[in-house]
Amino acid sequence: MRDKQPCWILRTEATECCWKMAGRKVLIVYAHQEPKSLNGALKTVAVEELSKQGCTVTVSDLYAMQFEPRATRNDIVDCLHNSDEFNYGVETWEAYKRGGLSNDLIEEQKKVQEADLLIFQFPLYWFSMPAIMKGWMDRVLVQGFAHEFPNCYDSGLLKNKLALFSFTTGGSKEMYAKGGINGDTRYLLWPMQHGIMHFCGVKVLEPHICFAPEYVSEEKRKEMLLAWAQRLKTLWKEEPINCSPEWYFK
Ligand SMILES: Cc1cc2nc3c(=O)[nH]c(=O)nc-3n(C[C@H](O)[C@H](O)[C@H](O)COP(=O)(O)OP(=O)(O)OC[C@H]3O[C@@H](n4cnc5c(N)ncnc54)[C@H](O)[C@@H]3O)c2cc1C
Ligand SMILES: [Zn+2]
Repeated sequence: MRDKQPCWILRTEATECCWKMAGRKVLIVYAHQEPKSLNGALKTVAVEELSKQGCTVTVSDLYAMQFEPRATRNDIVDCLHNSDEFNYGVETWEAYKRGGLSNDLIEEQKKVQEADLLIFQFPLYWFSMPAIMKGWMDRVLVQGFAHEFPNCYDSGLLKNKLALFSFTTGGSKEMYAKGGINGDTRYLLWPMQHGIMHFCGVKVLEPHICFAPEYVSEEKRKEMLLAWAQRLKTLWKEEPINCSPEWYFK
């Protein structure tokens, strides 16, 4: 009789898990100038591991694309709503509704719209993301597309998507401990995870941080890459964090 059972009953837990992952779409927004960097290696590991699972992976390689980080009136390709007094938020909102945004923004918005998971891969710059990635946030997450009051936070327009911030630091883990000189990494995640992603309705997975890759051995760096690949294997089973002020500041 056992032979007659549908094949899915015979799946091992591992294959069943892969099966659930297959078909998921992932957008990696990646900001590093050098493909040979550790960030470059972390990005490649993610592309390889997620593709192996059957996910469709798209990478926005911001420096390679020469992505424009500045929020200017060039982002509106047709007539302005109010040309007497330029208001970037209002103009991009209006342009989004009538299809008047510049092509690079429309392309990125399409990638976001299709993705189940957004991974942001970058080196920490001044307790934040590099300017080119901040520019991506400023320009792509337009009102009307990503949020539209009162549709923000849990009812943000990008709900049902996940985000994960994966970054490297110059400072050590000890420096980023709660009592350490840099303070807890959760303090610097507040604007990125809560102020941007959660505001747009996106649920946030635990961040992935590689501390001080420049100051550790080659072997330790290999372990960092392996740990990232390992985490990605079971990523779809993870629960989002409770992205509230308490998570960051308690
Ligand atoms: C403007 C600016 C602001 C900054 N602000 C901060 C800040 O606020 N806080 C902070 O903590 N840091 C800060 N930094 C430091 C920065 O975060 C680190 O320099 C960066 O995170 C290191 O990551 P990377 O990918 O650039 O490292 P890399 O230097 O590229 O990588 C480290 C080493 O890994 C090697 N490597 C690459 N691939 C592999 C592989 N497959 N296997 C093994 N080894 C490999 C590389 O060859 C390299 O030797 C700042 C830096 C800048 C430029
Ligand atoms: Zn939040």
